[in-house]
Amino acid sequence: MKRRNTQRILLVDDELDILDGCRSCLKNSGFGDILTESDSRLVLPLLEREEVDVIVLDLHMPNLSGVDLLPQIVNRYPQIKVIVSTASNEVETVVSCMKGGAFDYMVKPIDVKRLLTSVRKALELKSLSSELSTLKQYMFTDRLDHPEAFSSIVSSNKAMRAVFQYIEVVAGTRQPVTITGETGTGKELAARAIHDLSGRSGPFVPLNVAGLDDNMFSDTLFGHVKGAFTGADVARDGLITRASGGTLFLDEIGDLGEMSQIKLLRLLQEQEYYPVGSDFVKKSDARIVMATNRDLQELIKQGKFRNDLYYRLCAHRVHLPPLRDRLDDVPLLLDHFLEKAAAQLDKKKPTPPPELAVMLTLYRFPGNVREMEALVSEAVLRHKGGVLSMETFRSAMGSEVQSVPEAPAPRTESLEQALGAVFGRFPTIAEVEEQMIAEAMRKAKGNQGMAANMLGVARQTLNKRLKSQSA
Ligand SMILES: Nc1ncnc2c1ncn2[C@@H]1O[C@H](COP(=O)(O)OP(=O)(O)OP(=O)(O)O)[C@@H](O)[C@H]1O
Repeated sequence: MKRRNTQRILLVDDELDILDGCRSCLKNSGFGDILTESDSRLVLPLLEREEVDVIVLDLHMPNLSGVDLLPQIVNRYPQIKVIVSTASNEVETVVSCMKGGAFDYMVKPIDVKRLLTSVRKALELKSLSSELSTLKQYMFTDRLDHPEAFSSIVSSNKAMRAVFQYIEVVAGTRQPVTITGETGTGKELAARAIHDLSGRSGPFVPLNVAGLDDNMFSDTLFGHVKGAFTGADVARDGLITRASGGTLFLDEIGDLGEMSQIKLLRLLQEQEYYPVGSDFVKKSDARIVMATNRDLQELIKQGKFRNDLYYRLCAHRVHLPPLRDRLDDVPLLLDHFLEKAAAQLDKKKPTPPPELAVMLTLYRFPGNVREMEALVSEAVLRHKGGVLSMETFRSAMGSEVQSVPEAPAPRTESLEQALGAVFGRFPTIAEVEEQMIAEAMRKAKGNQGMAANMLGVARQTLNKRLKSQSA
């Protein structure tokens, strides 16, 4: 059986006008993949051929009733969520269906809102349980099914690999995804990977909402009708229309104002929006991915972010660790950016000095990968030939690199105690020097150039001391 990227609904009813009505309602609300079957005897053969996530099953049908079909579906396909539809006076039948494994029930004539809510809930639950079982498999195998989707994200870090695995699991669902992480950690790259893996044929449409007031936000995202405001001479579609069948990426959502947050919540919950100046609600089938580098819980405490919106965003959350927490990526990224900058500047890829990678691991990188890319590209721009100069890196991070290993200065009265704790008594200058050299070499992972930098002595001086110590 073929695996699909979208979730599929099967409607089973012997009354064709009910099938058509329900299908139109669901289609208009953004559910794209719907099968219908009016002959209940063909349902089990259909389920052998096709993968289905939710079934809306009429209980009264000729030949094979829904009451008889339900246990067969539940036994053979326990992963499928079945919603039964029934006439109003059948409380006992409903109770026995629910006990027999039905997910929900609806009373005929079918209420559109009830149908949409129940199908939406069933699909959410179905996707959560599939995610859980896929995640369990990933936990034991450490595999990626589509490594090519992450080719633009250079990393060999374990935590990042877990992020990639999680993205593979959630990319195919309809639910929104929220990506958090400091600036420059690669959130937009992750959003693009989610889109590429989603199997959606529409485009990836990014929008940075920082600095947009509510009017700008609504107009850019939802568009406007003719005459909505002075200057609106013609109707204009918003980005949400452009993202139809694809992915809308909203960056910096922590900066959204109160009114815009309410509109975003409606879009996430109901897939509905109003173009500016219109009283007619529109539906969207765009998948929504959002990102922020701000601490949303802190914003909630300050009354700047809605609690209900936050909980809606939490369903699928991807967190990208800062570069300083994945230092094993530094040499890979250095090599990648040297190659990229050299190609962009039409230069030969420079050879970095061996101590550069170590020096980079001692820096905090507040701007994360973006900052590292900028530094490398600046260094390659200035590069004249031979070994890459460390100058660009030193001037950008020099003082901070040296401050990294510094411990807070002990208060004078405790200095003696601290020295006593390390040496067992008051040490000689030579003993302190030997200890400091050993500590600097440890922090610089054995790199003499870097250790000399920390100790504030020339490399040759350090080298001489090390030799005399070992002599
Ligand atoms: N792992 C990575 N491999 C290669 N390039 C990366 C990686 N992570 C980030 N970059 C590059 O760093 C830059 C910033 O990435 P991106 O825009 O995705 O970050 P961001 O987290 O969305 O930043 P912000 O919060 O400021 O919007 C881009 O040029 C991107 O290509």
